[in-house]
Amino acid sequence: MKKILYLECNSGISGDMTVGALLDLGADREVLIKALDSLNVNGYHLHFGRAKKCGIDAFDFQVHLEDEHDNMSGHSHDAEHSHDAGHSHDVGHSHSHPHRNLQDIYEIIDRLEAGDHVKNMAKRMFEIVAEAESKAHALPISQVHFHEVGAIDSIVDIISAAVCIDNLGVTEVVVSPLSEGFGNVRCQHGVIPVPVPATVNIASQYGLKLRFTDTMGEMVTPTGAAIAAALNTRTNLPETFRILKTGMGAGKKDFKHANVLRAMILEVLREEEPEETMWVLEANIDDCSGEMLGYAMETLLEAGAADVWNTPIYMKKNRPAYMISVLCKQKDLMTMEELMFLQTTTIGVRRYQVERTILGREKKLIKTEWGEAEVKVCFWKERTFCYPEYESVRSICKQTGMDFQTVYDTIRHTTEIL
Ligand SMILES: O=C([S-])c1cc(C(=O)S)c[n+]([C@@H]2O[C@H](COP(=O)(O)O)[C@@H](O)[C@H]2O)c1
Ligand code: NI
Repeated sequence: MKKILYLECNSGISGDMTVGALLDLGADREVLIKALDSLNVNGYHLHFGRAKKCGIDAFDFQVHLEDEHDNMSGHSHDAEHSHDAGHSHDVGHSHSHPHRNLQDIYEIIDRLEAGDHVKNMAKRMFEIVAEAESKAHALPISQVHFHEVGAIDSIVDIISAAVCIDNLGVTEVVVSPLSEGFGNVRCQHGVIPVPVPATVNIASQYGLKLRFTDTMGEMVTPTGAAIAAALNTRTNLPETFRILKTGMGAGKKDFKHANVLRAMILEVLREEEPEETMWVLEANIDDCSGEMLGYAMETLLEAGAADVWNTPIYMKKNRPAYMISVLCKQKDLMTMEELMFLQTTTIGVRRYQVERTILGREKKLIKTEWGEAEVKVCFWKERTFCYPEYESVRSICKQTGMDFQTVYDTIRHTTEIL
């Protein structure tokens, strides 16, 4: 069963709203606390509480910074604790914090006790902010020194988002258009227009849709936009779905509408089969060796061809020859044509467009009696097909001496997905 995380950003998106929504969806708080402890970062504590936004109950995740002179380790406690959970910090203006660059942040992330994919996800989010900052201030990425985002709360927000996403086990994420307000906002740089330049850069670079509203104030922060850009794996919701869970993450500001980020876990019931326009490039070749054709196929596939095949033919003057065919995306057309001229002896290439329908698919790991194996799960109408990946079958056969058919059939009929 395919599960999709849907982020409904009708009141924009920020780091703390995202973490709140994911915790409300059921991400494990203890796992998060343990992961954050492994960073060994001092000077903050966490608040896990509830807030009412226009009467709507939402998870309120807050990172409270402690005084610079207070060198306590990061710790967490519940909102019921006597500490005042209701206030929020004006991040980045009233007190100073270290200005870290991307490398410093990567070093902190490397201390995280979590899988590499969680660390890479968090690094990707920071990299997206760094690119956007670099563009906004016309500075090379190496010289971008984070201000707000270098503060502990942003590090905690981004890493928490990555840990919670991993904990929820979602593989695909759809992000709705991001509603944004208008006016100006005061930050470390001074008073800047909403949407702030870093947010605009992220939205334009990663194709996030912004929806402007008549609400005064900033609803999409650069951190929120970077999280959305890094997580967004598909553009559309499935044709029909069932909502398995909903989570609400509270924003810190109050607007005339409920300042919440709503997250949903959706079970796909019916998936539209995407239609794509592809290209086929072809050449009939009678003077190319088998070795050369083999190498051409290898380089074309490495350069992004969707498929390459050679068909034995008889061509003009009754010559035995081969037709080489290359299937590729429009964006790869020129690269493929150049490789055909460079890596074969052809002096002409035909090309035509083809339409294709492809099934939605996901790669999954299956637990077998011989260890893990990779499978492709494909979705067609109400049916699901599971196809073992050749390399997994091959390596199990080599390790165990079993025959291909037995291993293939066993993987195909194993239901336990990791
Ligand atoms: O680098 C960062 S995060 C940043 C860049 C900009 C620019 O547009 S340039 C603006 N800000 C403002 O700081 C606060 C906090 O942002 P977070 O993403 O850290 O929550 C917010 O008002 C941003 O607009 C930050
Ligand atoms: Ni600050």
